[in-house]
Amino acid sequence: MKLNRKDILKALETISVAGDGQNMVESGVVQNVMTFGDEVVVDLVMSTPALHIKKRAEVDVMKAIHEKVYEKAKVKVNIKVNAPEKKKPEIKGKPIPGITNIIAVASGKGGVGKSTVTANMAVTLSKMGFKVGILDADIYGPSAPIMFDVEAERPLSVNVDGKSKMKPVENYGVKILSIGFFTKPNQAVVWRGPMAAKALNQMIFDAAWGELDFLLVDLPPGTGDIHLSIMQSLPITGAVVVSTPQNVALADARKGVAMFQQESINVPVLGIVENMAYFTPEELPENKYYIFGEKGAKNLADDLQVPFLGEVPLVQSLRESGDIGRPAALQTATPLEASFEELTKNMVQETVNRNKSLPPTEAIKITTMAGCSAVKKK
Ligand SMILES: Nc1ncnc2c1ncn2[C@@H]1O[C@H](COP(=O)(O)OP(=O)(O)OP(=O)(O)O)[C@@H](O)[C@H]1O
Repeated sequence: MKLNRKDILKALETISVAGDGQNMVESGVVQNVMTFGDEVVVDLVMSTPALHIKKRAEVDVMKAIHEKVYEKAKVKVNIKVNAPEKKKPEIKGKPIPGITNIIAVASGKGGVGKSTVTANMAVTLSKMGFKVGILDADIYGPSAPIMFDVEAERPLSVNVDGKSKMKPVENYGVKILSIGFFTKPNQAVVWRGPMAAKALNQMIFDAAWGELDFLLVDLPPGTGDIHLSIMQSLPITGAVVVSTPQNVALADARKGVAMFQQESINVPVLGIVENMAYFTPEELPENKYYIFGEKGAKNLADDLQVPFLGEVPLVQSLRESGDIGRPAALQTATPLEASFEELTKNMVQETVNRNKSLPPTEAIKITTMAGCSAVKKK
C-alpha cells in the first residue's frame, strides 16, 4: 500500500500535546512527515528530554497511524530535543550610582589574611589614583577599623538630596564602612543571616559613598548564607579569593571559587592571591622559607583555570602594621609595597578584561538554599 502524507498528518492531528491545548501538528511538534510506499518517517521536535515523555509520543504516533491510516504501516519516529534556553538569573539588586566596580574579597578558611590583603589592596589602588572604598562585611571579626586606625570613629549622618545618609569614615584615601562601627568592642557578633544582610544593605544603599572606581567588599570567611545575601543585593563585578599555600586552606579556597562559579551565582573570579607564600626575615629578604608549602595557591589557580594575581610573603612587619593601623602598602620602596603593587595591578587588569568580555553582573535572586551546599567539588 502507498501511504499518503496528508492522511498521516490528519491522523497525527488527533494527538494532543499535554498542557498545550493544541494538537501535535498545530503546536509544531511534528516537524516533518515523509512516506515511501508503506513506510512512514515522522520527525518530532520536543522541548523536554524526559525519556518517558519521548517514549509516550512515539507510541502515540505509531498508534494513530496504525489505527487511522494503515495497520501494517512501517513507522519510524525520530525525536529531536530542543531544550528551551536556560532562564537567566533574575535581577534583584539595584546598581549603586557612582560605584563602577564592586570586588568581593573572599577566603574559604578564616585567618588566611583576607582583611590584610583587602586593606593593602585598597591603599595601593588609592596610591595608583583610583577612588576606593572598603565595605567590611566580616560580621564575625570586622577588622577594617583597626587596620585603618579609625576604631574610635563613627560614620556621620549627612543629607543627600533630602535623605539622611551614612558618611563613610576615611583614612589613607580609602572610604570605610564596617560592621565594626555599629558593635561595641569585644561584643560577640553572632548575627543571623537576615539581620546581617539588613545591616549590610544599609551600609550599601543608605551610605554616601560618592564616586568610587572600586568598592572592595571584605566578606566573612567561608561560603555561608551571608555570602548569598550579599550576592543577592549587590551587583558584584568580580571576586578575589585569598588563600595560604597549605592544603587545609587550599581545600576551602577551592570551595570559595566554586561558590562564585556555580550556575546560580555566576560571579567571575578575577583571581587567587597567595598570602603567607613564604616567610622572609626582614634583615635577610633574599632568604625564603616555604613553611606552609610552596606555590600551593598558584597551582590551585592553574588547576581551576583562574588567574593567579600574586603572592604576599609572611613578614612580621605586615602583622605589626595591621595591628597599629597603618597598612604596609603605604611604605615606599619596600618588597612588601612591590608585592601589593603587583597583585593590585593584576587585579585591575583582570577587572578590565572582565568588563570588556562580559556584561555587568546581575545581582542574583536565589530562590532556594541550594547555594549553601551546591558547592561543586572537582
Ligand atoms: N603575610 C602576612 N604576614 C604576616 N602576618 C600576616 C600576613 N597576612 C596576615 N597576617 C596577620 O594574620 C592575622 C590574620 O589576618 P587577617 O585578619 O587579615 O585574616 P582574615 O583572613 O581576614 O581573617 P578572618 O577569618 O578573621 O576574616 C592578622 O594578625 C594579620 O596581621
